[in-house]
Formats: sequence, C-alpha cells, structure tokens
Amino acid sequence: MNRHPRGLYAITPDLADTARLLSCVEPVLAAGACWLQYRNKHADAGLREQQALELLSLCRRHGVPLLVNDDWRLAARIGADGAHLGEDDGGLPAARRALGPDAWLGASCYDSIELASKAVADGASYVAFGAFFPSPTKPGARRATAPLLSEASALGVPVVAIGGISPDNGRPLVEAGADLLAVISGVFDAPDPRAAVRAFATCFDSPHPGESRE
Ligand SMILES: Cc1ncc(COP(=O)(O)OP(=O)(O)O)c(N)n1
Ligand SMILES: Cc1nc(C(=O)O)sc1CCOP(=O)(O)O
Ligand SMILES: [Mg+2]
Repeated sequence: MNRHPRGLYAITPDLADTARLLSCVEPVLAAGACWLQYRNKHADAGLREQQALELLSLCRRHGVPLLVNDDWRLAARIGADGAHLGEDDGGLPAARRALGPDAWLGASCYDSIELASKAVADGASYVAFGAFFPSPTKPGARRATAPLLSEASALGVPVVAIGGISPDNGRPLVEAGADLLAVISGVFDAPDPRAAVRAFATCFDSPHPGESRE
C-alpha cells in the first residue's frame, strides 16, 4: 500500500440507488482519483453494507483504496482499506485495534492542530482539516485556513484538506501542505466528473521552473 498518497480523495454523494452510485463512481476512479471514501448519511445499515461491498469490488478492480465514513465496524467487517472518523464517530484507539496496524484511519480535525496531534497519538494515520471554502454539501461546516496544513506537515502523516474544494481553488492548499484534496460536489456535481478529476490532477503539478504563481 502506498503510504505517501497524493492526489484526489473522492467522497461519494448520498445516493440510494446502488446501480447509479456505481455508475457515478466508476468513471471517477478510471479518471485517476487515488482514494475513495464511501459516505452516505441517509442509508440504513443494510443499504450501507450492500453499497460498501459493491464499492469495494469496484475499488479493487481499479487498485484504489476504499475507506468507510463514520463506521469502523463496517470497514472491519467488509475488509475495507480503512475508515474515517469525526468527533462524533467513536474513539480512534478502538478503531485502530479492530482495523489492525496497516489500515488507513482518518480523523477529522476541523480547524485544530491540537486535535490532529491527539488523533495521531490515538492511532490516526492521516488527519483532515476543513472546511477551507463554503461547502455546498455541508454549509454549516466549521472553517479552517491554509497555514494549518503546513503546521500539520510536522505530524508525519498525510494531510487532507476538505470543504468546497474545486480545481480552481485547490492548488494553494496543495502548496500549503495538503497531500490529498477530499471532494464531493467538485467532482460529482461537475458537468463532466471525468474532466473534473483530470483538472484536479493539475493542482498537484509542480510549477515550471521560474514560473511565478502570484
Ligand atoms: C476526508 C474527510 N474529512 C472530513 C470528513 C468529515 O467527517 P465528520 O466531521 O465526521 O463529518 P461527516 O462526513 O460524518 O458528515 C470526512 N468525512 N472525510
Ligand atoms: C463531509 C465534509 N466534512 C467537512 C469538514 O470540514 O470537516 S466539509 C465536508 C463536505 C465536503 O463536500 P464538498 O466537497 O461538496 O464541499
Ligand atoms: Mg462522521
């Protein structure tokens, strides 16, 4: 498993129709998203398990890690590559014990470097900050600013930025220290999701020598 991921971390939109979910996600993986998070805030436990299993096979076919949002027990049960937990989603130490040492375990740290440092001590293997921009998916999300990303680089785990990120505003977050840009609407609400994934890739291009980005 690549311990130094860099690129687009696509997060699924809430879709009750599993066939539609798969047909939305497949082109995004084919176009080069490097991680996928299964997030569905409305499905019941049975549908979430069914959707997570179908996404896991799709991700395996594309060689893309699948992480499950909110529910580390589901991640452990289906053998997903990891889980993502926020402040209301249970303790990181129990999740780490259940998932094993090699699984990805992400923690939402909002705008707090102190939360991030505690999360790493508790077993997180990446930390996420946000929201960096107004988020259509989560309009009430707490806001974070880019200097947090460079501060977090010292924690020694991949750093994820989330919240209202688009191909047009993502590059400064990468330049500030984000390894992964986590995105829902900027990919899945784009008129052409494949083109959006390719446009996100340019946020990770190094500037040409001598090129100014002021
Ligand atoms: C990569 C990533 N970062 C942050 C979140 C948000 O997690 P949380 O605060 O638990 O909110 P919900 O996603 O559960 O609404 C995330 N899911 N992924
Ligand atoms: C799920 C989530 N968590 C956030 C945080 O700031 O912790 S922002 C967010 C929504 C991300 O969706 P979009 O790319 O559409 O803004
Ligand atoms: Mg959560």
